[in-house]
Amino acid sequence: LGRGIIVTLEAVRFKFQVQVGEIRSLPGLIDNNKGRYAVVIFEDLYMYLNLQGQNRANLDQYCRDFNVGILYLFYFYSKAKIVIAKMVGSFPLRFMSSVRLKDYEINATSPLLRITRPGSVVSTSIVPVPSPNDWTIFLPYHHTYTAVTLASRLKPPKLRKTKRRSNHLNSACGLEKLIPVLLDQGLYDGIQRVFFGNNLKFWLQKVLFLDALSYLSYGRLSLPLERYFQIDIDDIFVGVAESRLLVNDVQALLNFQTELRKNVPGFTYQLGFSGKFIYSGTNLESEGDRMLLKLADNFSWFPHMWSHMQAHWFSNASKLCEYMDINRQFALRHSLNTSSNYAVAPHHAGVYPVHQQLYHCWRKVWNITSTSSEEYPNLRPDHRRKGFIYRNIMVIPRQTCSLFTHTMVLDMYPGGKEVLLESIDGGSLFQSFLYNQVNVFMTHQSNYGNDRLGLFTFDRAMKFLYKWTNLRLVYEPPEVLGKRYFNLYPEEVEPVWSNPCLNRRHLEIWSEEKNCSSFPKFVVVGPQKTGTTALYWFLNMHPHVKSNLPSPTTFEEVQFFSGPNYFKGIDWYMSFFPTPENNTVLFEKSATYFDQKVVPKRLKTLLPSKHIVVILIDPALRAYSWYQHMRSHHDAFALKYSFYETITAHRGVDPDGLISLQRRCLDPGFYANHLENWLDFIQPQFIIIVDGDMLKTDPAAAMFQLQKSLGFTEIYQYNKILKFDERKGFFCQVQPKGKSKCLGQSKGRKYPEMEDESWKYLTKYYEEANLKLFKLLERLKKPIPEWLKKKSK
Ligand SMILES: Nc1ncnc2c1ncn2[C@@H]1O[C@H](COP(=O)(O)OS(=O)(=O)O)[C@@H](OP(=O)(O)O)[C@H]1O
Repeated sequence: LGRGIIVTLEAVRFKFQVQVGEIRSLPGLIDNNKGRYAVVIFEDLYMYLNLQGQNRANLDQYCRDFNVGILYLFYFYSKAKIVIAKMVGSFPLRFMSSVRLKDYEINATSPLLRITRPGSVVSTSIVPVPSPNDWTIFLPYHHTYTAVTLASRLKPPKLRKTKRRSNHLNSACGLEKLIPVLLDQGLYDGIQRVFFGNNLKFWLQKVLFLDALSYLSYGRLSLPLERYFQIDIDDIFVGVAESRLLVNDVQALLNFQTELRKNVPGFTYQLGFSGKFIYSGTNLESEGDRMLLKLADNFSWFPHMWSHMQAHWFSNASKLCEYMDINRQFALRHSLNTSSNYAVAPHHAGVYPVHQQLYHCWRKVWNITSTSSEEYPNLRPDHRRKGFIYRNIMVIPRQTCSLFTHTMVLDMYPGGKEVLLESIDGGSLFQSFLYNQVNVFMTHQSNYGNDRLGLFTFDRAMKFLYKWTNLRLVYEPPEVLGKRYFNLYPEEVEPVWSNPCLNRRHLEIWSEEKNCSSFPKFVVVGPQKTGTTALYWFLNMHPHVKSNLPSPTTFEEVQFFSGPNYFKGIDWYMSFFPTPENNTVLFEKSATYFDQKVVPKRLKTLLPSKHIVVILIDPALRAYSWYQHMRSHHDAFALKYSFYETITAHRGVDPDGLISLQRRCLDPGFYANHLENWLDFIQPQFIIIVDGDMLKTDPAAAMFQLQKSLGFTEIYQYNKILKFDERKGFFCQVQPKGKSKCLGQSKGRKYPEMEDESWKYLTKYYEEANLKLFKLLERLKKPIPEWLKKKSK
């Protein structure tokens, strides 16, 4: 049951928290005097009834104080199929299990109904749920309860011969209608509740579930009733002879559009064209093509590629643009209306995983502003498809409507025509409309010839939708629809890049030029001023380890996951990594990653199961090093104010520039807090801690440990190439003739020691944070840096 609930909540994008198993303690219900939850759902009524100690009283009180309702699913499975009737705790309510139902209907007077419209009786002899015997029905004894749905019993149940139960049943049998979904309006104990006597598999339960969430949350969890949609007909001229549109089919398409506009003003089909294939069917089909061109103004047209080629086959952008332009010339010749600035890539190739050249040419040749794809972040599960914006082109998720290029004839529908009908009558197509406020449906040319399944499907789907729901279908042109989508879901504007090498479909539509082995195997994430450059340099001395190539702006750091570079995409990121030779381990280092909240999620999504390396030095010394770094970069505040003045400055009193300097000195030093953020995404075994003091004073030992932690089989001996340089005051690389090569002036700067008052202040300031770090590393069974051990004594 839990899975059904989660899938539905994910599909409608309501935020939720799940607690699994026996509930020993409740999660924190209140945050800053505000209730954290709008509705509480129990996947099993007994979980609520069996809450231990004060838990139930506390939950009930929370529900009363914050106007929060409770929703229960109740799926009482009895193997013996023997009816059990019981009281529901101390409520004036009984339930009866293992009931077989027929003639399921909505109670038209229920105050719960919002999306649900009391269509008619679901009159199949057995209500179409996977286990029709397992319905639970409710028998209320108080006016707080009203029926949301009603049904009749299919056949009398087997009775157990205990006197008490048969008494219960006798009274239940006296009822004319049974109640499988029940609303408690809160008149009994001040809490509103909805009881579902089965799971969410039956489509009507799904609609009611959304209404229950809206009702119980006092409207806080409500989807609007408008459903915006677009229907694309891909490949309008593509298709083998004998399967394409004839003149009558084109006329039928236009007629259907005209009919649809009565309910959905302005509705216009989007026709996707690859000009090369026009007139490539039979003579009669060519007449169909001519008819399409004649009626072209009635439709909106969008480009595929000229000959349906896939964008990722082109690494050369100008070739790709040239090729696109042929299709544009075709559109100009035939005066096709392409003003929607919308395009679809054949097989979604190049849209995701992003192929920069495609986006470039789309903008340049067609001025495309929106597209759609079913590949982001993955094709499955389809309810988790999302959108993103890349190079100002809106990519919005696309839904299938159970029609594909080869589904042309109803009787030959794969698995039988019932499969298609079920998807329309409450199945996946219906649920797309139900859950998604914006739908872009994909159909194909062949669905509009032959049996015209495209027309049949949407005609039936809309009738079903209008019969059972109060949803209103609305049409908007693609660009407007795209903007609406990202207004509804602004959190999706920024993409999160996943690794194409981990998804077979993505790998197939990824440019052959890219190479899965070019991703780094580990990343040094910082924090800044802990010796990250020295570590980067040392690692590059290893014969089998190679870093990213330098960046013209940020030198040895790529700074991909932490800043605006992320939006340049993974092609850009990968351009920093050469294809490695055998045995070579690639790595990246960007010291800015450690304390940026967004980085762990992004890094984990692109580089799952890769190690991250964190260097830790005393946070007071790190703060002082940063301050000195800013002085040498002529930061006006660092030059004007002493270190002590900087770290003790007060927000609201001192200048903003000083406060900002203070934050950059102090914030990264809360190591444990930042590590906790990493641990939300990266498993502890993938986090390697390097003692920054050891890296400075005994780098060969630090490098030995690091190589072990990274699982290197061949350990490189750094004592052969690193030597302490008296002049520099740090370890440097041994060069021929007794010389040594050190890091430049900006690493290992000469500056006075920290004054006592700052030292004392920071020791106190970081005392708790250091203790937290100590405990965290201990819990994670990580080596504890010597400096931290000393501090924690
Ligand atoms: N071998 C060697 N050579 C030079 N410097 C070394 C070395 N090992 C560690 N360190 C320490 O590295 C500090 C600079 O840290 P980062 O490279 O992480 O700084 S940055 O964030 O990239 O700016 C730098 O900080 P400052 O001493 O404040 O300059 C050094 O203390």
